[in-house]
Amino acid sequence: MISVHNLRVSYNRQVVLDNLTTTFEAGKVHGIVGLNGTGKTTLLNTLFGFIKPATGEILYQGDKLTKKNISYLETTNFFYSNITGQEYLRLFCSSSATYEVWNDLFKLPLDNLIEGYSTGMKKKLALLGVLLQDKPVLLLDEPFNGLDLESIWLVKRIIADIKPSKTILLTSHIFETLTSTCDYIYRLGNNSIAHTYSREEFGQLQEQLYKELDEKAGF
Ligand SMILES: Nc1ncnc2c1ncn2[C@@H]1O[C@H](COP(=O)(O)OP(=O)(O)OP(=O)(O)O)[C@@H](O)[C@H]1O
Repeated sequence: MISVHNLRVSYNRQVVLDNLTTTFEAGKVHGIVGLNGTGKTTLLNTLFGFIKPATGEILYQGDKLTKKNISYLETTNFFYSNITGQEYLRLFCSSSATYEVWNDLFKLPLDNLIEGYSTGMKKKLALLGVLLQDKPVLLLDEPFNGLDLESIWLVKRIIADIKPSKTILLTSHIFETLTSTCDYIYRLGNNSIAHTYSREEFGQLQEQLYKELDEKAGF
């Protein structure tokens, strides 16, 4: 379990997260939802350790959460363009047998240079790298972004398959991908987690979100 206590994160004078306290149970998938700029990526960056919070404590199974327990799929993936997919994956795993098993599903042209990959192919390659690290905590920032229908289905299946041995946090702007993969959805708002929704409450969350958007737009 990941426990977050009294987290406060700001950029210069802009407070993005404040007094954020929550827990993320192991063996579950936790979705973070919120409008643009509410702090989803900031939260993941802080959990990973890219950002040092002004206050707060982040524990994993009672000890400080550190990078060695986490693999992080960032929204934007960075690759050296002049290496092949295979060379990239070797950074995470020396045995080609292991990534070939995964790639039977992803079907990436691993012998080709990454610079020739499409956006969705790059996303899948980054995801393969994350899976190969085999860490207990996965932070997935918009893992479905740029994927085609078949790949979205595949990533959902993989998440469902690995989740018993992981603690998975993910963000997505596609509401259906959250409701179909997550056990809990955390709504970010007012610099903190405004509410946590369990599966039975996902319908209620969707209604609330659409109602608020209607009101905001004056419909
Ligand atoms: N490096 C940075 N320096 C200054 N401000 C930043 C930085 N990164 C993010 N912010 C600001 O912090 C706030 C939260 O940004 P963040 O990227 O965490 O939001 P988000 O919920 O992930 O957004 P999106 O849905 O657009 O991905 C925004 O107001 C953003 O402008």
